Amino acid sequence: METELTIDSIAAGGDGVGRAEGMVAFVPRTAPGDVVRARLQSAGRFARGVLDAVVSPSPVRVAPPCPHYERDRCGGCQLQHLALEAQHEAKRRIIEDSLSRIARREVAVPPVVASPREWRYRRKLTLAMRRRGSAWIAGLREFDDPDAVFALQDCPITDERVVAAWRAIIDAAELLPRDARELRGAVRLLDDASVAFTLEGGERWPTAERFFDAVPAIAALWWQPAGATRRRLMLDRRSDAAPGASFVQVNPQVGALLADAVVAAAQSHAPRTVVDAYAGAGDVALRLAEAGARVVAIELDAEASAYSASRLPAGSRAVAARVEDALPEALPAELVIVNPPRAGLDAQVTATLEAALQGAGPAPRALLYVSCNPATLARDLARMPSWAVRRVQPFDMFPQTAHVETLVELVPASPPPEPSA
Ligand SMILES: C[S@@+](CC[C@H](N)C(=O)[O-])C[C@H]1O[C@@H](n2cnc3c(N)ncnc32)[C@H](O)[C@@H]1O
Repeated sequence: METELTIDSIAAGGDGVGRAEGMVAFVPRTAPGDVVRARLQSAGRFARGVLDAVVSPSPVRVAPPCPHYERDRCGGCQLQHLALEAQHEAKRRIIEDSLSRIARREVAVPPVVASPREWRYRRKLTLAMRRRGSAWIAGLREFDDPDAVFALQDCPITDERVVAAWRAIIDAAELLPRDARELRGAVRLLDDASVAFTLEGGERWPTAERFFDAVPAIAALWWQPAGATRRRLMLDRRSDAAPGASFVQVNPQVGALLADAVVAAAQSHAPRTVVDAYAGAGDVALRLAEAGARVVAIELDAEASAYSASRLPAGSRAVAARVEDALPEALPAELVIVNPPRAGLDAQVTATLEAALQGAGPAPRALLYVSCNPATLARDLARMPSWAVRRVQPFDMFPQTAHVETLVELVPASPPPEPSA
């Protein structure tokens, strides 16, 4: 059904939200304040909409600078059509709404910490690769058809050196595994001149060495063959052992601001013992250990955990394991940090953190939760009623997209809540 509606807000995921025909309608690529004509497909009280026309544009609507955004319906960004201040406000409200609706916590969320760079901030870009005849294309998926991949010419939120490395990779594509029609690749900036490239897919790659030689910007090449469980380091021109294929914050400037905020919040509790769960390569763990705390850094990725272990001073340790399994043994600690992937905390982890305030042993003084997904953050806080929110600080780690990073400082609720009947 085609209808006219006014967009009121932005939902998690980036769709504009309005009301029409008694339904809450979600329409991608719309801005709060837009009056639009959209085709709605109803699903009970909700509807998905396809934007047909902007009847009257919102004052916060801007022309998206990236040609792929409209022409190719690129699914990489969701908010390029919003002025940056409106993106910030949308993200702040997404967090506030998630905390209120899902976690039942009424918290006044402050403005997001802005990214020093609005464009060219990404130091890592993962693309789908498809064979087209004898050539390869590398690109992103369309937002309304995730099976469709278009050939990326440029990505203006990504560092130019990463984009240049991708062009060189496509130029050398005849040296990719011949037995694959689809691959996935991730280019990650290591320093001014070099990148790490991780390729997923293919079963045989006899030309890997020739490919490595053909793209001098690649300093480290990793390959995860189809169906293989482990990454295999193929070739490395570096002497440094820093993991090239493990997790890295995509926006280094905001990553540094966030790490400073986590360390400052941790130190405000003067902890002598810390558990850093989902620790990655251990940068925060190392800073707290160097400041005198005894830190247990738990991380599943073997390379990242080994790197963490190689840097932590005596008295601190890295545990290469799932947080679900290792957290009970790592406690008690005076401070716990959790920084999980988008899926949030496993129910076993929230149960352990909740029980840490109920048990006979010494309880942590604070819990710092770093989240890249407000919905799973709110779900996890709902599972931990004994922890009270003291402070929330969002960071605009991913300008032009609907993603947002949030630091939440929690302290034991006092008095403890009544057990529910
Ligand atoms: C969002 S990253 C945070 C990394 C690090 N704290 C940082 O700021 O750079 C999440 C990390 O959790 C790790 N991870 C994912 N699932 C895990 C699990 N179940 N147990 C332990 N680590 C896990 C990933 O390998 C990744 O390094």
